[in-house]
Order: sequence, then structure tokens, then C-alpha cells
Amino acid sequence: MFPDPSRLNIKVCGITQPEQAGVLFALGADAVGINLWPKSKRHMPLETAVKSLQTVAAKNALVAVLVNPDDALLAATISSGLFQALQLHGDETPAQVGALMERGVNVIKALQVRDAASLAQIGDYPCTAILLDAYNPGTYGGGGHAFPWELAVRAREMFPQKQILLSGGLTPDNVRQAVEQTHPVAVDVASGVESLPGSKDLMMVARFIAEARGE
Ligand SMILES: O=C(O)c1ccccc1NCC(=O)[C@H](O)[C@H](O)COP(=O)(O)O
Repeated sequence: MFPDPSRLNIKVCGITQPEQAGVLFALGADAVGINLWPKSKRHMPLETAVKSLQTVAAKNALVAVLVNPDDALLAATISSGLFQALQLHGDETPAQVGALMERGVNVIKALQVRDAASLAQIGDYPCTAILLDAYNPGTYGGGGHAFPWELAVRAREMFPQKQILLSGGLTPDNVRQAVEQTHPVAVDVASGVESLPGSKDLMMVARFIAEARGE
């Protein structure tokens, strides 16, 4: 998914205005997440993405964000050819993830980190990358909450082979500290760069990217 793991990659997640995708890449994002989960306040229907993002997807990495997708949505998402990876935020099992990987589908499995015990499940998933998010019962992501970053450090020590994305409550103000402390392959942000849910504030995105890269 991230060809050069020695470089910090930046994923901006959950746009509702398709025209923001190209702008985010121009600002320096490495990947943009399109939230296909209908209950998300950042939902973009797959049909909208297919209609409006073909050109951007031809040159850039779009990631489909899904929560316990049914077979029809999963099949339509994969066959759209729009996405370089699926980012799964629900209760998807290691076997389900493994089956997708065997079909050649890149999977970023999101896990909510409650405590050190939560980290053991990282090893269960045969996936392209793991996204560590905050524990927030009853929700699946995009909550703007951080988790203790020492747990992300521990995750890297436990699973040095895994590509680990850090997310949860990142903002332009805290992302530098987060990167320096945890050295993730990528950082992922949704609410921390928004003016309204799904509408990215481009000044905040630019500052987030500069801070994340230490520029
Ligand atoms: O953003 C959402 O609404 C969302 C809903 C359900 C599942 C996942 C969702 N977002 C996925 C993301 O990758 C977010 O960037 C990640 O959870 C961090 O969000 P935030 O704390 O707001 O930066």
C-alpha cells in the first residue's frame, strides 16, 4: 500500500465533496479515504465516487472505508476498480480479511485500541496494514478521540513487520508529537482537519501535512 515505508505517508479520510480529492493530493496527501458506510456522517455513495473520481483514482490512491459491508457492497466496491485498498472498521474477522487478501485485495484493518491487551489482535490479521484508532464503544471511527500513543509504540515493537497507520484525534497541533513518538508508516485524519463533517478545511489540511512531515 505504501511503497516507501521509510517516508511518512498521509491519509486524509472521509470527504463528501468529490472535488476535494484532487485538491488534497495536490496539497501532498498520499491517500484519500472515501467512506462508503451509509451511516457515516462522511458517507459518499459508491455511485457518486464511481461517477466523479475516476480521473483522480487513475493517478492517486483512494481507499474505500467500510464497516461490516454486505456481499453486494463489497463486490461492487472491489469491481469498481477505484480503490487501492479497503479499510475495514467493523467486526470483520481475520478469516474474512485473509480471504480478501488471497483474492489480491489490499486490506487495511482498523482496530480500536483500548489497552495493551487490544494489541494482540494485530497478529491475527493477515492484512496489508493495520490502522490503530481510539477505543470508542458503539462507534466505528471518525470520532476525533486519541488513544495513548505509547500503545502505538508498543504495537510497532510487537509487530515490527506490520505497516501501522496511526489515527484517532490527530490534528495539526498534535500530529508532529504523534509522529515523533510513534514513527508510524502513515498518519490518518478525519475530523481534525474539518470545518464540518466530511468537509475538509484546506488550510488545516495543509498545516497538518506540513506538521506531520516536520516542514
Ligand atoms: O469517519 C467516519 O465517519 C467513520 C465512520 C465509521 C468508520 C470509520 C470512519 N472513519 C475512518 C477513519 O479512517 C478516520 O480517519 C479515523 O477513524 C480517525 O478519525 P478522527 O479521529 O476523526 O481523525
